[in-house]
Amino acid sequence: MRVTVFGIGYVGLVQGAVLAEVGHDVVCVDVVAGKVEQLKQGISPIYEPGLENLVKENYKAGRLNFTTDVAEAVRHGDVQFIAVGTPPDEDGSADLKYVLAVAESIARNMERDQIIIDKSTVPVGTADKVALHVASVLAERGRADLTFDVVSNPEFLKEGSAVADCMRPDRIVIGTSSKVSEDVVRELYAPFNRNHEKIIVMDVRSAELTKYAANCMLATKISFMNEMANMAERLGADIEMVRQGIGSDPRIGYHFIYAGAGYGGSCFPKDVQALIQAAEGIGFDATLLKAVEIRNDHQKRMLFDKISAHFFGELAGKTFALWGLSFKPNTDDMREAPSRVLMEALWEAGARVQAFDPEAMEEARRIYADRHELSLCNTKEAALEGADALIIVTEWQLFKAPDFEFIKSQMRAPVIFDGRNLFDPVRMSKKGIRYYSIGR
Ligand SMILES: NC(=O)C1=CN([C@@H]2O[C@H](COP(=O)(O)OP(=O)(O)OC[C@H]3O[C@@H](n4cnc5c(N)ncnc54)[C@H](O)[C@@H]3O)[C@@H](O)[C@H]2O)C=CC1
Ligand SMILES: O=C(O)[C@H]1O[C@H](OP(=O)(O)OP(=O)(O)OC[C@H]2O[C@@H](n3ccc(=O)[nH]c3=O)[C@H](O)[C@@H]2O)[C@H](O)[C@@H](O)[C@@H]1O
Repeated sequence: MRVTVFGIGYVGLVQGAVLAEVGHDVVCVDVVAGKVEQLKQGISPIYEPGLENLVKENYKAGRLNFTTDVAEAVRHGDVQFIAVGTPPDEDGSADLKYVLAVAESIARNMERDQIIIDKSTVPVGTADKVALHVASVLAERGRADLTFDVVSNPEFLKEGSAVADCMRPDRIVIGTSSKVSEDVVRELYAPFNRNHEKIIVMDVRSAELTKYAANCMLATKISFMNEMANMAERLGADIEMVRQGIGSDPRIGYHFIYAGAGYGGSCFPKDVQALIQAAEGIGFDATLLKAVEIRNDHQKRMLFDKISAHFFGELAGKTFALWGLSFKPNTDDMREAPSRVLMEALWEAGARVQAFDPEAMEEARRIYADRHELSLCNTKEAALEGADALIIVTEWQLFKAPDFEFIKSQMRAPVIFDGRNLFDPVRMSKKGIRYYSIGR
């Protein structure tokens, strides 16, 4: 099938590459010419395991192409994917300007009937808005004879395993009431639906809400565990034991119940906020979601509070080694990362940070180009030199079995603040390391 994807980001690029990999003929279009140029040279603008090779090979094979030429892109596709950002507006609601800009581009350039597939995370009712917009532009062009359908097809990939998630999705949600569109989208995804039935067809609004419900449920699990962690600390219990104790109940499960330094990333914070705002718009008070968000904001401050308490509030002039900048392992993404809240609080208190991350160094350099209180170190070992304490915010594999004697030899004092509960507190104490973690 001939596929056009608007938006060359985590979702658009990965989905485009994966669709090309199974044989579709894909054109990805973006407004940023630099991304298109980079991709044509075989360089991925984002870090995702397996992505660069997939892109290179499919580009070479001629199944995957990149352009900024909107007219050419629209002409190419039998289906048009919208995979652009939906960042929070000032009040936290989802800003639809990029989605509507794509709708405009499609409507201005389409010359035959089209199926528009929305993959961006959008509030309930957006497909209707897109349809209205497209219809009005077509009428203005005197092309009301062209027909189109807007299908909701939310994406559930996780950063850091985006390629694998798209190659082997656990479900494919198709929101449409048109049998014709359903059949086309089913055909598009048939290669991913061979092992067992993964396609769930529903009405558009339910599909739009399914995406928010999924992310908000996951964020709720995390905030719940972080709440338990706070209580565990004050009650003399260990959240890691509690986690295992409850995870063994199949109704609860082991996934997504790790207490930590708070959830970050481009989606949970924004989607929880957007659903709270959407609820407000219909006169409903989403009290549970508000609590989820408040818990997370507190959680992101928790490591700083522990550090501050340890040093009796005297952080000015101190140097901290920081391992992990990305919001989770296996990505270079620092959007809403707990590391940012922590570093900014440390700088505010007059401290310096020596940081290392396996993939997010360039991103940190870009975001904090003017922060002289941040040194970006080439190795995790270099970050330790002369530090008053080590802080771990992201659970990269590389950080899980360090040489503790070396750590002790490099720092002014053997203190570790661990936002991801990587080590055993008893073992740390035996090694003579003052060890702070979450909920223990
Ligand atoms: N990042 C993730 O893990 C996931 C994101 N989502 C959702 O997917 C959507 C996209 O997210 P990301 O891929 O992370 O965003 P992103 O910010 O990485 O990429 C969006 C791309 O769209 C481009 N763009 C903006 N306006 C455009 C236009 N008019 N025409 C063509 N391209 C345009 C931007 O230049 C950018 O390259 C969001 O709604 C997000 O909530 C859903 C599931 C997972
Ligand atoms: O809509 C989206 O963008 C995506 O959002 C999340 O994916 P992602 O944000 O990439 O990463 P997650 O693995 O969900 O982690 C999010 C945050 O939660 C934190 N987390 C995760 C799990 C856990 O047990 N505890 C915990 O604190 C992570 O450290 C991270 O900061 C969802 O998992 C995806 O299904 C969804 O498609």
